[in-house]
Amino acid sequence: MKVTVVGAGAVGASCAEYIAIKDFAAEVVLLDIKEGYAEGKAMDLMQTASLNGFDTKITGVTGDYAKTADSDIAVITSGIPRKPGMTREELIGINAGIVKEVSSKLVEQSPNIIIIVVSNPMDTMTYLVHQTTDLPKNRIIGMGGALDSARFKYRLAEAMEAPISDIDGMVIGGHSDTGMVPLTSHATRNSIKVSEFLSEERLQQVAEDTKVGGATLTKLLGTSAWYAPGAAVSGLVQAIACDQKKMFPCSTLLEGEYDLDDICIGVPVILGRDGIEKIVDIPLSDAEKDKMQESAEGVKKTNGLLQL
Ligand SMILES: NC(=O)c1ccc[n+]([C@@H]2O[C@H](COP(=O)([O-])OP(=O)(O)OC[C@H]3O[C@@H](n4cnc5c(N)ncnc54)[C@H](O)[C@@H]3O)[C@@H](O)[C@H]2O)c1
Ligand SMILES: O=C(O)C[C@H](O)C(=O)O
Repeated sequence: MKVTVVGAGAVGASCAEYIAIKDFAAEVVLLDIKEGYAEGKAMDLMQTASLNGFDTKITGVTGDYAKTADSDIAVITSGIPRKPGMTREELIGINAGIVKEVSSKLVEQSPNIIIIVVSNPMDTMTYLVHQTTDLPKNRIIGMGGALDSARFKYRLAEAMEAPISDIDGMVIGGHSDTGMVPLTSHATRNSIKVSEFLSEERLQQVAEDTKVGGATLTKLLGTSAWYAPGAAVSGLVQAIACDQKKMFPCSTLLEGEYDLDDICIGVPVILGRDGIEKIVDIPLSDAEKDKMQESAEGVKKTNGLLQL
């Protein structure tokens, strides 16, 4: 299994590190445009191999796509992150050009690749990869919901003073400060609905804290987060590489599912060796359906800014 990670910055390097530590991939190629940067990150990571006990071979390259040839999976993290006070949508002007160029170069070298899009605004960048490449829809995956769900579980555990391993929950919808739809009515602690433990008001607070999870970290760090994003991406890569058939909320092209069409947005999917092997249609309450439609309107508005 060969995995390419484009962008050796905060998220790309974290993602490569988690993939290596989990030790399921033979090879990870890190690619960046900054001269020597990916080579340096790869060497530093390889010097953790004997300490962390992995055999994954990590190499770094500057702009040399030939070295990515025959990759099974690529992760696109290239592009600028937001600064405090910005929305993810404001990144579109710079990141759209980068994602377009990177995705076509990846497919040139690896025509059967599965692409996981991370760069923001992620749902729109995932849609852009569809417009740019001829890859079938199961091979283009946007990562956002896996991260947002991890943050939701963190906030639920905090509110209940419970260990995170007790909690299950999922966030669907667009990966934006206003568009996320935390499924509070489906969330559980050891299969008991969380509404049995938390007041409606506290649950609403958990949902709001989840939605601004990325913005909260950006304010604290001065740039956006990387540990949880890197871990979330590595989970998706592992599910595909190891054919796990695991369910994650991912951004995928909808063609009628959830009453939505011609849009990439977060919904539960099954990930296995073919990428997105199934879109899972789960029953939503009327309120959740309305939130999903509202979220989709926001994503479509951002898609409208793409110069296709
Ligand atoms: N979807 C998510 O859940 C999620 C989570 C975290 C970050 N992000 C997004 O991921 C992106 C990267 O964030 P980061 O914190 O790693 O930023 P970063 O600045 O640390 O790293 C980005 C890297 O991309 C490289 N790059 C720029 N243009 C390139 C090109 N054409 N080809 C190859 N490499 C190129 C830069 O040199 C840099 O090293 C941002 O857009 C951020 O908003 C998304
Ligand atoms: O918040 C951001 O801009 C980065 C990322 O989308 C995140 O949710 O951490």
